Amino acid sequence: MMHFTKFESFDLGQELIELALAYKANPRIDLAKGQGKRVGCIFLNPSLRTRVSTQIAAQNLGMEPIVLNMDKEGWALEMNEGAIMNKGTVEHIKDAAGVLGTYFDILAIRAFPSLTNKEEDVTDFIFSQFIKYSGVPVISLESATRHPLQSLADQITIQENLAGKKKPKVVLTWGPHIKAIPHAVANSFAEWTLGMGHDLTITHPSGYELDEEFTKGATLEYDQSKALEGADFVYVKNWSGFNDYGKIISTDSSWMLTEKHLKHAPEAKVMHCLPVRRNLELSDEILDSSRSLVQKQAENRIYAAQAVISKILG
Ligand SMILES: NCCC[C@H](NC(=O)CCC(=O)O)C(=O)O
Ligand SMILES: NC(=O)OP(=O)(O)O
Repeated sequence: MMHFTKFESFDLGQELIELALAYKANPRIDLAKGQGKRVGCIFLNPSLRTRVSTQIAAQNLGMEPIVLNMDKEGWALEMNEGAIMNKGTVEHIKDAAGVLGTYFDILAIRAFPSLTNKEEDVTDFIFSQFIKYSGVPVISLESATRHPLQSLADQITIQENLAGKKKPKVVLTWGPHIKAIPHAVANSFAEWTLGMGHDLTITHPSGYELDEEFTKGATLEYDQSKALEGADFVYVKNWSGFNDYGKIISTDSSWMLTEKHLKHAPEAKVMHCLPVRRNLELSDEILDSSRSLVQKQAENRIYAAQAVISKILG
């Protein structure tokens, strides 16, 4: 495995889940593996979990992580080939990524979408510039299209909470928000859940259809209460329009999950990647109940990152 940017196969998914669970049971068992190596964690956007869990994961493998908050501490990057840089940008991505490639054994990058330029976002333009010019293995810390470390942590969490079920019913439900939010978490969750062979139902108000590249094989059910019937896992997430790109199409507060929504899903465990806006996206009632897996998902981010870094180290 050279880069870690997306779901690749059931076998690799299962291998990473098992490795992550082994690290969770014994976090420092491979302390010698990364000795003398450095991982650079480059953030073009804010983060709590990804920033800290990736550093802990690297340290558990004996590596030295260095974080650069490029959005606040780096030079303004130029992305366009052949640009005459006589405006706001100070350094070209090809120079910056090239330098970072000489400093680090592995680069980990967070680059959110603009939500205004669909073509650039769907091709992961900024993220792929780092891959192109750094010349070292790159881990996605959330790109415009995907958040694979989150999804791996989510699959670990599902596996740990299967309670004997062979084919759990997993539901991805849209939740309201006040801002235009990226598709990456929803895309990746669908991609990994389907890839790992689970039954996935997606529910959202009309107009919020996701890119079919990620949802092919899922059941689309516009009636949220029908979708939630008999669910074992309910993943709550907001996203903005994909067809009407980056737009807020609905803010319908009746979509916010409460106990009432789960009256026909007594066993359902509820998931969210965090950060979550309480009582907008998801109710206190659910988040503070025993249904909630959100803290477990966040904890598993460490072992997801550790498994991925370890696999890249070889
Ligand atoms: N890394 C996990 C989620 C990141 C991002 N959330 C946000 O932008 C929340 C912003 C806010 O609530 O103002 C998202 O949903 O894709
Ligand atoms: N879930 C997640 O990626 O959180 P952060 O944005 O805080 O890293």
